[in-house]
Amino acid sequence: MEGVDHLAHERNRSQFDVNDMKIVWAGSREAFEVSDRMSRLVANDPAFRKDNRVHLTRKELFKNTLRKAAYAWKKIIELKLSEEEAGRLRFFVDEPAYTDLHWGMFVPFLKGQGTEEQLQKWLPLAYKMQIIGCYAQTELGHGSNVQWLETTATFDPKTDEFWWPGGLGKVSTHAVVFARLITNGRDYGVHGFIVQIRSLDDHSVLPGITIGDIGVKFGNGAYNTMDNGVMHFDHIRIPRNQLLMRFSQVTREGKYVQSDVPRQLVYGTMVYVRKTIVIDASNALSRAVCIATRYSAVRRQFGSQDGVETQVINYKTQQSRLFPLLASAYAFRFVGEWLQWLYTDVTQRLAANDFSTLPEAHACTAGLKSITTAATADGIEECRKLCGGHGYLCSSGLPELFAVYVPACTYEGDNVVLLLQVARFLVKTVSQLVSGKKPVGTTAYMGRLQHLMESTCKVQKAEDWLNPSIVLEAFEVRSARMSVECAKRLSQFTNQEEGFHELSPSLVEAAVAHCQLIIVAKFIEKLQGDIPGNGVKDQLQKLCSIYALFTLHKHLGDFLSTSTITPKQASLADDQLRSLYAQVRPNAVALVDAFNYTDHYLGSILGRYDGNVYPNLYDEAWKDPMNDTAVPDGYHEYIKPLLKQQLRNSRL
Ligand SMILES: CCCCCCCC/C=C\C/C=C/C(=O)SCCNC(=O)CCNC(=O)[C@H](O)C(C)(C)COP(=O)(O)OP(=O)(O)OC[C@H]1O[C@@H](n2cnc3c(N)ncnc32)[C@H](O)[C@@H]1OP(=O)(O)O
Ligand SMILES: Cc1cc2nc3c(=O)[nH]c(=O)nc-3n(C[C@H](O)[C@H](O)[C@H](O)COP(=O)(O)OP(=O)(O)OC[C@H]3O[C@@H](n4cnc5c(N)ncnc54)[C@H](O)[C@@H]3O)c2cc1C
Repeated sequence: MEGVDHLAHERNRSQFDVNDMKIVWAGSREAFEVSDRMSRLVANDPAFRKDNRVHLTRKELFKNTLRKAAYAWKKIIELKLSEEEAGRLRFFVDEPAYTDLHWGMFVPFLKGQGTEEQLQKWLPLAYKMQIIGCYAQTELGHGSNVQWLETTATFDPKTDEFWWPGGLGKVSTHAVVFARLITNGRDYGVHGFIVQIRSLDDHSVLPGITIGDIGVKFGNGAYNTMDNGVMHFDHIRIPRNQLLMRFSQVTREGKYVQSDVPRQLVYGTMVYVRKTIVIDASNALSRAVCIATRYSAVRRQFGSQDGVETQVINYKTQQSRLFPLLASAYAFRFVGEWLQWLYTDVTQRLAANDFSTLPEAHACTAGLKSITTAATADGIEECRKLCGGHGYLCSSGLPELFAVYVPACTYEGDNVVLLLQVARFLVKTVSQLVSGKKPVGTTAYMGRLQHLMESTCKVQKAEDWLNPSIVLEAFEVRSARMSVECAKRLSQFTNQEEGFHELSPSLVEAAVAHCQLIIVAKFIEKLQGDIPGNGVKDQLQKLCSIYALFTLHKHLGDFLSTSTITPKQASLADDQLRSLYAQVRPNAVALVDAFNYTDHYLGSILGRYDGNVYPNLYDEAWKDPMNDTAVPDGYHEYIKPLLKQQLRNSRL
């Protein structure tokens, strides 16, 4: 029945104030207010409808995305929205589009790499969208290995194929292009250039440049709203001052001048985007978990008591699959908040030419991007499975969410390649201990190596696993021992690079252990701070324990093989986990209500706020164009002749 809250009984059971949790999830009351207002603005405007996307052809889909993006831009101007409001509005429009790259990469790259003079020229054009930019770094032959990009930019004192860049295929007028800078016959490696690629008069592609869309990508609708492109340069010429020269310059005479800064600063935008991708992981996972939790509370199957079947959310197997994902969504939210702080801090230090925390920032953004996107992609798929057959319908919102999200494991750095960067950082940290260098930041625990190598876990009963200090030490011991073991085996190789490649699978596992420790540590730190709201902190403590103990259970091999814990302690952890599931159970629906997602944004019949699933699932089916006629297209051509032939055969 419309208007009835079929989940009221679930909401009445919660043991905390969901409105207080909404503020904690949003980060602040102000952030909540902006998000709430923008989500409702989008949900209430039919121009932003998205339930028809799966029925559109690729070209219709793309044109529809251009319409929405233009409409959104008009709204932003008309309502004089702030940068924060505009960003949230585009987020709730929920459609990958060229604007993601314009605002998410092109503008940040200009801001990070341009000189004051270059910013004064290009930023006003970009802010007013008088130019539309993309980020052209990946080539057909190279994406991960940036240092081996082949496009060249040769300085001519007298007067190159990109693949994948989002927005490039049909929309962008300009591109940030990565190319090897060659001047006076010497190759100075990869640098960033701003290149106009289309006419601002008629959008025609400029001479010497070939541009196209790279074709249909994974999934219906999904990321096909984005014109990922291919571009080929054939000896085009750009002015010298379109080399972005904040960190390195080429003089009028062609002389290369490198400021005294790490060359990796040219990678700054990737670090920035990896940081935002961690926050976005919590957005995507929380969306899938919201759908699966609400539906698990609605769905009943088997186990009838008094003639009423059991809610599937009451099955321990459903809880053991769903609640760790709920806990992960909150865990990624809080580690994302911390990563935002780390990024801001590094940026401020860079402004003062302090590069001391640059390695930490690179390792943290790379590693956390890798493990949060992997867990989120797997988590969205698990949420689809948690919804049984209906989870496979596009009207569940889950197939498209998965298809849009899963490339996050690849873009902005392949996850394994990034974990190898973390491994390199850890091996370096361990090796520097010998020379007396004190590890700081997220590797500070390595400074207590002697203790961690000799420590024994103090757990004697299940409840001991609720002690944050015991949990934190277990994760520190596991990570330290894995890193030290790798470093020890690596030291047996005469050729370190050869050893690194040989041991890379174990090195990746050590990197994962370190990054999971960071997530656990930041969740615990969050809870040591002030957490306002009735019953909120208690719920978050439960979720923190679930994240930690589920992670421990999933990586039990690490904890046992490093003798961090005993099999008995592992069994006690499982007992505590099941008890925590029972404690979270009455709060599950309220914990996903706290994400404050509109039905429009969820785009899911299964995840409706009112839980009125079946009538709406049935009605949605009839909207499919397949049901426009009882007799399907093709009957007269292919089915009727076959039936008649069979009838004739049977009479012979
Ligand atoms: C609401 C927001 C939603 C999300 C945001 C929008 C998302 C939009 C969706 C899609 C857009 C996608 C865009 C893209 O994919 S853009 C292209 C992304 N490409 C990559 O990420 C390439 C990955 N490869 C690399 O980053 C590098 O090649 C590398 C790090 C793997 C290797 O770099 P290299 O120069 O070869 O360095 P070395 O390995 O030799 O290391 C040398 C040294 O440098 C340090 N280092 C490496 N990178 C960095 C860095 N970024 N910052 C600081 N330091 C770095 C490295 O640690 C070594 O240090 P050392 O050990 O002390 O020597
Ligand atoms: C949806 C989407 C949007 C994108 N948008 C953009 C964009 O806007 N701009 C842009 O420039 N690029 C973009 N990209 C490209 C993206 O950045 C690259 O695909 C990504 O960096 C991975 O690089 P690759 O494709 O070369 O993978 P590869 O590195 O070729 O990966 C292939 C396999 O090789 C493995 N591998 C590679 N190197 C190593 C190593 N050293 N050790 C061990 N294993 C290794 C990887 O782990 C992986 O399993 C986009 C990609 C996608 C999917």
